[in-house]
Order: sequence, then C-alpha cells, then structure tokens
Amino acid sequence: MKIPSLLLRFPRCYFSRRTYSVNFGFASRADFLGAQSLESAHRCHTKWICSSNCLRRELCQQAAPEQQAEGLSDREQRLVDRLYHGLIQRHRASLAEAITLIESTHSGKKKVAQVLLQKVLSYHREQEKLNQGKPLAFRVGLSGPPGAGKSTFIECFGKMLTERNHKVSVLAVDPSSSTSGGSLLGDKTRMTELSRDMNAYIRPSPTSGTLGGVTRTTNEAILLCEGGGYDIVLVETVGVGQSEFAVADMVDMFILLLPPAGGDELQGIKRGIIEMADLVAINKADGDLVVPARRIQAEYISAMKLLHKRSKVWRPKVMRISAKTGEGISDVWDKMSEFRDLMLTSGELLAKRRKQQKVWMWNLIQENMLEHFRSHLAVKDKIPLLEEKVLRGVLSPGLAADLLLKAFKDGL
Ligand SMILES: Nc1nc2c(ncn2[C@@H]2O[C@H](COP(=O)(O)OP(=O)(O)OP(=O)(O)O)[C@@H](O)[C@H]2O)c(=O)[nH]1
Repeated sequence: MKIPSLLLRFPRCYFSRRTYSVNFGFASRADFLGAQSLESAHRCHTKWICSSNCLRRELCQQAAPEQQAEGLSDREQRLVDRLYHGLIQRHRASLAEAITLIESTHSGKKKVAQVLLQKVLSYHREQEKLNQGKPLAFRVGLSGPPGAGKSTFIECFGKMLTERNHKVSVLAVDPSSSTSGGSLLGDKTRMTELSRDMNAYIRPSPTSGTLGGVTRTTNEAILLCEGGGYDIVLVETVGVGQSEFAVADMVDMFILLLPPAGGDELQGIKRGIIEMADLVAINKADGDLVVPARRIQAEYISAMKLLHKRSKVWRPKVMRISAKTGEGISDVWDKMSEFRDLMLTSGELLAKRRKQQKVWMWNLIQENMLEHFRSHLAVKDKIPLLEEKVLRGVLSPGLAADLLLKAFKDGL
C-alpha cells in the first residue's frame, strides 16, 4: 500500500485519525508527523505492513501447513523429504536435524519445519489407525528440584526400558538455561550410559527463548520423537519455576521426583506442582536415608489424600525408590503401565491429549500476539517510558496496561 502524495503533502488536513491508523499504520496523525522525513515515514509504514504480514503469515502457517508446501522452494522441499524419510526410517541423525529445524527462529526455516511436522503428523495418524486408534508412544513428564536425582533416575530407568526393547527419548526442558547460556539438564555427561545406548536419544532444550517458545518446540519435538519410533518420551524439567506446569500440560503422566527431605528443604517446590503429579517418587531411599524416605512418603501420602481428584480412575501414588541401587525402579514402571492402561481404557488419556492440543494452540496464539504487541509501532516506543513510570510508582500497572492496549488497538 502506497501512502498517497496528498497525505505526505498535507498531513494535517483531509484525513481522519482512523485513516492514519487503520489505513497507514500510524497510531495517530501526531505519530505520522513525528516521522522525521518522507523516507522515515515510508520506512515506518513498510515496517508496519511487514510486521502485520509476518503475524498473518505465521498464523496461517500454523493453521494450514499443508498449504505451505506449495510455497517451498525445491531445495526446501528436498530437505523436508530427506528428513521425513530419515525420521520414519528411524535414523537418529535425521531426528536430531529435524529437532534443530523446529527450534529455529528463522522464519524460512520455521516454514519448512511446519511442513515437515504436518507430514510427520499424517504419518502418525496412519500408524495410530493401524494400532486400533491407540497412541503409539507414552509421554511422561519428570520434574524435581535440583539434586533430587533426576539424571541418576533417568539413567537407571532408561536402561531398564531399553533392555526391555523400548526406545526411549529424553527431552530436557530448562528455560533457565537461556540466562546461563547452556542447558544443564540436557548435558549428556549427566547420563553417560544412556547417551551411548542406540535405543535412547537424549536432547537438551533450546538454550534461548521464552517459556512459550520452549513449550512450542518441546511439543513439536515430542511429535518428532514419536515419528522417529520412540515409544517412550520422557520430558525432564527442573522443578523450580514455571516450566514444569508447561510440561505437565504436554504429557500423559507427570512424575515428581523428590529427595528424602521435608518442609524447608523443599521450599523451591511449589504446592501446585504436587497437585499435578500422578506419581511421586521419593528417591534416595537407601542406606541412612531409608528412614527419612519412609517418613516423607507417609507425609506425602496423607497430604495427597486432601488434594482435588483429577481422574476418575487414578489416584496419585507415592513410592520410595533408589535410583542408585535400582530398587523400586521396575515397580515405578509397573505403576506407570497400570496408569496408562487405566487411562486408555477409560478414554481419559485421549480426552487429555485432545485438551492439551487446545492448550497448545492458545499458548501459541498468546506467544505470537505478545510478540506482535511488543514490536508494534504504536506501542514499542511507549513501553520503556511506561515501564519506568510503573517502576517509580507514579503510574499504576493497570493504567499503564490500559494506555498501551489502547495505543495498540488504535494502531491496528
Ligand atoms: N544415596 C543416593 N544418592 C543418589 C541417588 N540418586 C542420586 N543420588 C545422588 O544425588 C546427587 C544428585 O543426583 P543427580 O542425578 O545429578 O540429580 P539431578 O536431580 O539430576 O540434579 P540436577 O542435575 O542438579 O538437576 C548425586 O550425587 C547422585 O549420586 C539415590 O538413589 N541414592
């Protein structure tokens, strides 16, 4: 859309505020006049068109990726085909490359990733049909405070599963690593034996991005792992922060791993997380720690009786285990299998997965909208000033939010 020369010559006349905002992308006539030169006016305007188009394009990509296949270049299409075939032939290198692709923030790569995902999803649906509609993989979330023994547990549990002919993938979600610059959870030195096992695949979460971004990539990585033939997908997260809530919303079963420590030592663990747990495993129940582990187990059993019942067929269990000696690990798997069977036969598992799809969609919308809001010309420059006023206490957060929202709406 070209800005009419009349507007450039007579910016104060002829045009209503609505014309400036709706048609030309400026919050107001004053904003247009604020654009210092003709060139910058054009630049602002082009940027506005680009950002609107980007959002539109991104939403379209997510809504109907199959249509995007038409928009791919030959090279991109060849990449999709190569990764897709590698994935379904269970090549680990293709899975790794595909996950790197979905983690990319580059818009071109994002487009390719969505087409690949759509292909994997179709393949998945076919496979599930052949499996009488039952899910092919069991998605398990594992959370616990630092030092609870998560990696020791995964190493021991994962090895037990691969020995029983399962294929296990471990996705480590650690949004806090965006500040430290490295993903602690995904560090393979934490699970040395399992990372060498050909039937296991360990993958750190992206080391940058928002929680929303991590949610998207983890959800998509789960689908890719399933497409790659992994029948158990373990999503590990550190139990302090918000990531465990996001993870609980993308798995079939959520397990909380706790050390044999009570009250004060577990301050970092939020009550809400305990409510999400389908199984609580008190780890380190060995040697001198057996007695405290028993006590903590009893405490959790009584505390969990008071929690709101989330399933008609399952009551959360509290077990004692030792990831170091391996004691109780196969019992954990038995309980997990029992959970899965009950949830499947009752229909609760499929209902949960469907609900999760909706949550995922809204998470994506929220993330995209927020990004669009923050970068919108009508609010971008106002944000620092209003934030500063809120920090100084001269403006209430509610009023600041209202002002920004109004500027955004006017600028649409
Ligand atoms: N006695 C005993 N020690 C254990 C057990 N499991 C883990 N540990 C020890 O607890 C410490 C922490 O174990 P990790 O597996 O690294 O714990 P984590 O939860 O992965 O910790 P982060 O990597 O900090 O998140 C290590 O020194 C382990 O050897 C267990 O079952 N018994």
